[in-house]
Amino acid sequence: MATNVDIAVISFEPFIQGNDADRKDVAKQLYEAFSTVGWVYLKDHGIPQSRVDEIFELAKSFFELPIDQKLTWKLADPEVNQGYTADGAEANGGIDHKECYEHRRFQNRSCPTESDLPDRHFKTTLDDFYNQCLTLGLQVLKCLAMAMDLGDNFFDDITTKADPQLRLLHYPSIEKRIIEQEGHARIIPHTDFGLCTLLFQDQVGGLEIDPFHTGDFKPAVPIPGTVLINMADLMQRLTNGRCRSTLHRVVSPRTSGDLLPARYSIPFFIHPDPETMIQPVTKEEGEFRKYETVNAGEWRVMNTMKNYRLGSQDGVLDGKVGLATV
Ligand SMILES: O=C(O)CCC(=O)C(=O)O
Ligand SMILES: [Fe+2]
Repeated sequence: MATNVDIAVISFEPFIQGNDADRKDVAKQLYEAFSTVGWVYLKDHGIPQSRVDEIFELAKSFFELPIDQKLTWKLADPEVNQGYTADGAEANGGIDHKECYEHRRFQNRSCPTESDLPDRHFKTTLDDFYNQCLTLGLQVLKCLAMAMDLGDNFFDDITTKADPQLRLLHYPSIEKRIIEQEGHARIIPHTDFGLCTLLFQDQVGGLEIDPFHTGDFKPAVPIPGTVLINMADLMQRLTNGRCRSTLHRVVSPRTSGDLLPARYSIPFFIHPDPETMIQPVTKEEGEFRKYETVNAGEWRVMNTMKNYRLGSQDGVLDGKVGLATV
């Protein structure tokens, strides 16, 4: 049986509560993880588990709505990238078995109202959770900036107007033989393409990571009370390859029977202000820049569009190409 991928479990409390030496120590641990496997499990991160559980319940009630109703909030514009995407409508050169809902800070035109999900307060609850994720994400970026001597406010300065993406993900219960067909998965191998991602997962399992891109995917098992954080493509470019954006996928949990239970996860994808130019930061005399400078806004739209193409029949988004997702 495959062993689990070796991802450090790091307490964030000394960064939030501690003194300078404590903060530096957390920064060092984070950088060590981000520059090797590219992922950490963060614990004591300040978002209570009860709140995370509440958001999973909210996601469940949303996905239980009839498909026709969910389609009224259909994601229709990759530039905005907000709303509902049905099972089969998105993957990247393979076939994913998932449905999702994207929530943004500034643009939420395709969002359920109070009467759609009575008592859930969908928008206000998600807005609130979004802000908690944004605060945590920016603290993690501050910690990384400290480790890399970029100046403590480096990431604050490029995220003042940032509009990250909170995604509710549902992988419906499915027969194992379907997702184990060639080219199928719950989500096929990809890297994320923003700066970094916070990922909350339920207890079902199936997330796997290929840390050194050798094809050897290993489980990243759920650890209650933690949030996974991974580096994404823009961060790899910005740090001239020092921080690593690594391949991951969601497949059958290694211990599953013939019928996989439904799985839920909640990623939060952090992207910088759209006008930011991402130029690799070099640290050594004569260091060669491994990546071209890119505009963050164009990068995001270009990569989002790779996930979709405009369907010919009804003008909706469907289909996909490429490797990276969000
Ligand atoms: O569901 C998961 O655990 C991973 C989701 C993911 O990788 C993504 O949405 O980019
Ligand atoms: Fe991902």
